Amino acid sequence: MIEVREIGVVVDDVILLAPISVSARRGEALIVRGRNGSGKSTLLRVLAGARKPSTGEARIAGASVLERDPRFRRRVAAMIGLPPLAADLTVVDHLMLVATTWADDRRAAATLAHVILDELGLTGLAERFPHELSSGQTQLLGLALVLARPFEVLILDEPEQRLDPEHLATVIRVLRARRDAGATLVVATHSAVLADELGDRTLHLGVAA
Ligand SMILES: Nc1ncnc2c1ncn2[C@@H]1O[C@H](COP(=O)(O)OP(=O)(O)OP(=O)(O)O)[C@@H](O)[C@H]1O
Repeated sequence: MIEVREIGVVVDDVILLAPISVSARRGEALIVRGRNGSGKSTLLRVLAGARKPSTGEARIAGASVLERDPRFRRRVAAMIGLPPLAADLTVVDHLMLVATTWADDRRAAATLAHVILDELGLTGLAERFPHELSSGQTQLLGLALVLARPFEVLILDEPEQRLDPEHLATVIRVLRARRDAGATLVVATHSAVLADELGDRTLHLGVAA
């Protein structure tokens, strides 16, 4: 599903990502590990089509990750940092905004939104505004939003951020279900627990510069 061939990123002679090659199949979770500054987020941005590599090529389902066609963009979802949130929309409003954008009808979107809120333990917070959430709850909302849209490839940068062990276990369970349903996951993480419990294969990045 994912083919990365000698992808490297250099900006003004600074190496953000030394050239690497890796692949991941359908229904497989690729864990990306490495020290701070080793290029994990940079690699994920390239895979998400958010940064053009200086060298090499990355393809998803045979197409360049830079492809802009909506049918392709439907396949690739990414959470790299927290998404922007609207101050006057509640948690469930945010979920509905994303879900109705992609779903065939409003009823299907509402069902999906509530299933995801339930999976992540956010149902009790559905009517809260963003400023009424803790940092961990905001992280869960970010994850809920990326799960509320379709994807075949899900790219996550340190999804464990801000989460206590119980909520991390919940997130691992939810991600494992997506992987087992056939999604390809690419997850950068500093969490050994997440890497051990979710990963099928691991890419270790060395410090680029
Ligand atoms: N726009 C930029 N210009 C120059 N250097 C950059 C730029 N963005 C990132 N870097 C550098 O690129 C390297 C890789 O950064 P990246 O964010 O990909 O690392 P990371 O492995 O995700 O780190 P962390 O574990 O801290 O999140 C770092 O050394 C960083 O300082």
